Amino acid sequence: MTNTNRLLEVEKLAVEYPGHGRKPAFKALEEISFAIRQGETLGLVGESGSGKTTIGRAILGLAKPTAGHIRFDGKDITHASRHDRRALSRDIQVVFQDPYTSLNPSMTVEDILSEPLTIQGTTKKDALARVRGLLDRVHLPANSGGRLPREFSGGQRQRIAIARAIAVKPRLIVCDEPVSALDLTTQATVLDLLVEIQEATKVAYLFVSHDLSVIRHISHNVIVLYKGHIVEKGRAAQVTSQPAHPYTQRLFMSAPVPNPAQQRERREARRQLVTATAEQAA
Ligand SMILES: Nc1ncnc2c1ncn2[C@@H]1O[C@H](COP(=O)(O)OP(=O)(O)OP(=O)(O)O)[C@@H](O)[C@H]1O
Repeated sequence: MTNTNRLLEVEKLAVEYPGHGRKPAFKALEEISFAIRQGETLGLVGESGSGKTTIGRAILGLAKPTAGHIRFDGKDITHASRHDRRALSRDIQVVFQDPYTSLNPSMTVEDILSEPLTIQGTTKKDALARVRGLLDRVHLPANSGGRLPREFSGGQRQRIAIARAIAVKPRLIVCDEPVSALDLTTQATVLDLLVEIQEATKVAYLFVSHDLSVIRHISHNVIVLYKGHIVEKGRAAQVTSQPAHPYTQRLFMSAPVPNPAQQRERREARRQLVTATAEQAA
């Protein structure tokens, strides 16, 4: 049954990357189920290789599901055609990790920001007329339009990428490690911008990160992935303060914290957990 409250529903999703030559096929995701509501952020956390990016790619139609369903606004988009995908890009957008490679270096900012609009059928003139508003929305100077990406810092480039993503007023943005290439201060300002945009537009985010402090800061709900499976999910405050699964506990305890006393406490708790796990296994 479709719950209309749910903007995105993922049900028992599996993705297998095909093998080639001697390389066998690889099951990157199995039995992945979750939902995101309008205006909500779902944080996706897990160590490198756990399958976070693959979930985002499947939703964007860039990785082919081998089982399960993906529904957007009640419509099954699991195997959407290229034509349907074009229409879907009005509703689902993406912000990638690396602001140095995700923007076309030879395009001016105004061309970058007007492109998603012209793809959706807006005239170039009307699209260009929207650029100033978008720059304002992401707090970039009004005269940025004629400049090239290389003239901007990493944080500013990520603001350009965010402006490009919100140009078509999407309802969901897949944010794949959008702040991990930025320094800590810049990370905070970009996260604040994403929250501000969400409050104003009710856009939903699927927010991929390996950084727990970032996930804690931005998410309403959290999913913890381990080797292609969900090992824990729940409200962000609950999962991040009282993780139930041993993997989540280990993951959270190995995350660096700025406070040395807390770091010592974590190290001791980690040591006790490792000892307890070894005793259980013995
Ligand atoms: N095109 C591909 N072909 C084969 N295997 C792939 C492909 N893309 C990803 N994988 C494998 O699938 C698994 C999940 O990859 P994915 O990029 O989704 O993980 P991740 O959690 O996002 O990792 P990271 O945090 O390092 O980006 C990894 O073991 C990866 O090596």
